[in-house]
Amino acid sequence: MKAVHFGAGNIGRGFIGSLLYKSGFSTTFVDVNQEIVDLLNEKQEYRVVLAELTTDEHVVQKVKAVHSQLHPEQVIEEIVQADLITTAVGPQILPLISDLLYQGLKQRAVSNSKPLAIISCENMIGGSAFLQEKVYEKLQVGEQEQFDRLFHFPNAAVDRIVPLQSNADKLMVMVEPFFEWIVEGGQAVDVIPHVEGLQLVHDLTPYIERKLFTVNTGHAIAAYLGYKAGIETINEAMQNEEILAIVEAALKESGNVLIEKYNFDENEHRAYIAKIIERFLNPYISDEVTRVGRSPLRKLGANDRLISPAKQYVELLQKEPEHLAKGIAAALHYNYAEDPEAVELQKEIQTNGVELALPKFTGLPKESALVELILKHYHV
Ligand SMILES: NC(=O)C1=CN([C@@H]2O[C@H](COP(=O)(O)OP(=O)(O)OC[C@H]3O[C@@H](n4cnc5c(N)ncnc54)[C@H](O)[C@@H]3O)[C@@H](O)[C@H]2O)C=CC1
Ligand SMILES: O=P(O)(O)OC[C@H]1O[C@](O)(CO)[C@@H](O)[C@@H]1O
Repeated sequence: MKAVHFGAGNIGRGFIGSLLYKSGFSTTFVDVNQEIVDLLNEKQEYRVVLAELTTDEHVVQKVKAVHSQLHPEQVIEEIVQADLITTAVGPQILPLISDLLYQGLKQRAVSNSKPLAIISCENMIGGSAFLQEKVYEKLQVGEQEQFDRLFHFPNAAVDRIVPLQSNADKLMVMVEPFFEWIVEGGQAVDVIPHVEGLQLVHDLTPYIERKLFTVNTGHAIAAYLGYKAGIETINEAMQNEEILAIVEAALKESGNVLIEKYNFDENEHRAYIAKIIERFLNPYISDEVTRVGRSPLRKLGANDRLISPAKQYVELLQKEPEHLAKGIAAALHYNYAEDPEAVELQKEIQTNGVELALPKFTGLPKESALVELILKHYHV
């Protein structure tokens, strides 16, 4: 079995590539990082180390890589022969890979009639559907029927904390032991090959919202409050009593939305939150607040981890999400100079004021109780 995976980064190598290897796949990574591409082709294997007391490790083999800008024709050839395509490049990169993916799928349709699943493993709702939309924008007259028949883009939720790596061995990835990869089977259920650890579900929505509005909401709030307090890592941030209390209370708020919306068992959800807090406190992981807080404009988006649960809290529970609002206010203060989105956010705030920047980036109505609440905490 052959897999093509776009993005040989932390999640690509440390999570998806590892499970693909365990499931018997040979994987071709597609990336634009020359050093990683060269190393993968030279070594044809890499180590994945678990961040825990025993630092258990395993070697991922049967891997190679292609630089997509230098050798697009090789990527197309790999797509023609693939049994599965996956991505972990970041939501903002999906439009950039869509043209090459389109070229590969178009070429594949000429000689290979085997249906194929393309699964985006990004932190976003509807990642594969978004990639499909970008690929479909390239379709020429008469191609859609064939693409609809042959290619499926099932949405997925992926959960594993893989921090930035600074290992002497540049291919090695240190990952937390926990992982979860959930894919919406739908019409693609028979097209998705067996992958160890990949869980198929009928409806992904509760799973992706549970993950995004718990792991990612809590993580982002810890990152922004930590950054504001001059703290460098998530682990240290979570040891700060005030930050821990806000993260826990914010997750109780987002949890109440999820329990109300999906009828989750309250005790089970509390246990899920507790497990996540424990993961944030993993002493064997040093995860920088600037990684977890990266791209604040994306994270302040209407459907993302901060605004969406806060909005739903107001709509569904008719109450004020006091602690989610504190997290959002901290995000508005995020001014890390090496993050282009943080620079843009601060520029907008300085130029037009936070009162206009907040509705602009979040889509929240300017005259709303939620905006007022966030601004109250912003100005504290
Ligand atoms: N790191 C983590 O703990 C988790 C990350 N994710 C998601 O996984 C995705 C990737 O995140 P990371 O692995 O952390 O980032 P990363 O930066 O380590 O990896 C991204 C990779 O994509 C490559 N890339 C960039 N442009 C490309 C292009 N045009 N074509 C092919 N490859 C390209 C980069 O060179 C890099 O190797 C993101 O959507 C993130 O939200 C999801 C769950 C956990
Ligand atoms: O990858 P993003 O969406 O920028 O956000 C970082 C988040 O993703 C993760 O890497 C994994 O879910 C978390 O560590 C963190 O909440």
